[in-house]
Amino acid sequence: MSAPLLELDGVCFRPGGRTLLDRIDFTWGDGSICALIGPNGAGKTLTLRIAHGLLQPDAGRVRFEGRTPPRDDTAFEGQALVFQHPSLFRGSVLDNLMLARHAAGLPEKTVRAHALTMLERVGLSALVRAPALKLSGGERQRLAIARAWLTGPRLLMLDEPTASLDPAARESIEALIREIAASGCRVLMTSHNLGQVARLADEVLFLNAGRLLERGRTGDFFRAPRTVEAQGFLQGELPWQPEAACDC
Ligand SMILES: Nc1ncnc2c1ncn2[C@@H]1O[C@H](COP(=O)(O)OP(=O)(O)OP(=O)(O)O)[C@@H](O)[C@H]1O
Repeated sequence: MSAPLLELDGVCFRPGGRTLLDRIDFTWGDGSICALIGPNGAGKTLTLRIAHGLLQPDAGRVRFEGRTPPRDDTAFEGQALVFQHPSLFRGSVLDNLMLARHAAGLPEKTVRAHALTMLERVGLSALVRAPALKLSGGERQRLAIARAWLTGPRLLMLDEPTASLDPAARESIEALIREIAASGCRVLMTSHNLGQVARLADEVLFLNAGRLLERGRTGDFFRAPRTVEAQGFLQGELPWQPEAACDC
């Protein structure tokens, strides 16, 4: 039997004795898109960084496809992480994509062909030569996701991929996330947009004050959160209507 995609086993993070993540246990099941949600400061980004291998837990263990991180603070091969505010390089949209692929040591021509195909896929073909730093928020996010996807990850982690985007840009990122998942790459994402979580995720992880309090199918979680913390969290997001947003 093959190893689970991702396992967090008793993961704790306690810099300077302050407990920020407290015994996180999680084994990826059969979901395609998993959403990590919780209030500000709950530890969502930290969890992604630790799962990616960029930070070492103070206790516990992370495994990706059965492997521990290659060495201290080095990301797992086969994963990609897109930060909430991805940094792009000066240069064109195409330059930004090609840099990602060059790292894989492929010939220039192949890299270019892959990058152009990817730009087409994410709807940025018209902006191939545009300066990356002049892109709109939604375009920047699409480029950052494209750059990560181009590396061929089996797990793509997205930290707040649509924060501060307008509804049209948000919708185009959601469509892209669906396409990535449909291509077979699993997605672990954080989001404060609960409607988005209901639309996209198969599974929800609810983190509060560094503890993983709930885990469940998305529809079950929204219909009947078990902990008072999750109930309170959902009630704090009242403008969102679960029946309208969730068909899961
Ligand atoms: N490398 C680090 N070293 C020490 N403390 C950190 C580190 N990274 C984050 N923190 C602290 O850990 C806590 C959780 O941060 P994190 O960014 O994971 O929260 P979050 O759930 O992603 O919040 P938000 O929804 O606001 O983005 C915060 O108090 C933050 O200041």
